[in-house]
Amino acid sequence: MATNFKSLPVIDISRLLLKCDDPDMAEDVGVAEVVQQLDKACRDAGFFYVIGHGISEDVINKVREITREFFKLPYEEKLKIKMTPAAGYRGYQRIGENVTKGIPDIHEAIDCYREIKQGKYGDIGKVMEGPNQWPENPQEFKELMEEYIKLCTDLSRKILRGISLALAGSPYEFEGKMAGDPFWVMRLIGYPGAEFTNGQPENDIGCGAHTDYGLLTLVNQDDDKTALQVRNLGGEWISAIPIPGSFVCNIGDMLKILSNGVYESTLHRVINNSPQYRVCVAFFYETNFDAVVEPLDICKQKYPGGRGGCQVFKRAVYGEHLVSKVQTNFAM
Ligand SMILES: N=C(N)NCCCC[C@H](N)C(=O)O
Ligand SMILES: O=C(O)CCC(=O)C(=O)O
Ligand SMILES: [Fe+2]
Repeated sequence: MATNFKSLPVIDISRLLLKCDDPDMAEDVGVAEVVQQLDKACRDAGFFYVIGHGISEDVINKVREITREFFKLPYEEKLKIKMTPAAGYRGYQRIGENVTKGIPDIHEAIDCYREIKQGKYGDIGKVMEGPNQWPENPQEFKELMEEYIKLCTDLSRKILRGISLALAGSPYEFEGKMAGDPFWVMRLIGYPGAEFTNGQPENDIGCGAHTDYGLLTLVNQDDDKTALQVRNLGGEWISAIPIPGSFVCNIGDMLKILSNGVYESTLHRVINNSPQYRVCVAFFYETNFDAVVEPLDICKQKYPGGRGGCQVFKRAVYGEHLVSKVQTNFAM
């Protein structure tokens, strides 16, 4: 349930990070202030910027630059890591291959997923099995991305401790059997620059309106192009104007269910109006692959049906949700 927000809040989480591993974190005044800001942002917009997160701007920028270099390679070179169903939907997809609500998206991407050991999740996991496909060029690609994945995983877990405190009063609702063995997804995305006719950009849809699937997304976007748009309650599209060194952070479908609709997985889309190629690296922190996700008891009691209705949000198995999305995204 979003509001008519006109901009996205900026949250400095440094005081949360300081106390995150302290069992008494809930009593800390600094933590409490961050938790209150997270709660408000998750209710009002489902989107916020995170600063003071401790990941160096240098690493954040390098990850985008090496991604840009990959997309500059000749098409044949990129096809060496082509995404196919047989490769567990991991690898490179050309412009227009990803589909949102039936319409091809004007972006190219490399999709990576946490590795799934053969047979680990039985039939549901089967379609996503396979090793990630990393390019040989640029060199250091894999090493840098693996380091980045570690940093993002750790940061997401910490932000979720704050969100857990906000929702349930305990920091650990998104650990253990819910997300103690978290799945993750990373999409390295490139959006071609807009073509102009009579001075007007063509407005190609880089990525159609969608919600994200899991718990929390960390978006690392180019500093000099405004393209990501977030829909408010009135249906207006609000731009996520880049803030260098920050992550744009948003709520996914699993956190919407867990919160019983108090937190929204907000619709968003991408339109690159700039003449320049835009790069974005989106990291999706998810529940355990086989987690059965349903509203937390406390959210059922405190907010029956979110902030209005009387219905309780339906349960979902995360892995099934992901697989159904992936299979419709790549109707090949
Ligand atoms: N793993 C995530 N969240 N990927 C987001 C991709 C969004 C577009 C996709 N075609 C869709 O329709 O969902
Ligand atoms: O490019 C962006 O800024 C966001 C991409 C996105 O929303 C996604 O891949 O889920
Ligand atoms: Fe998204």
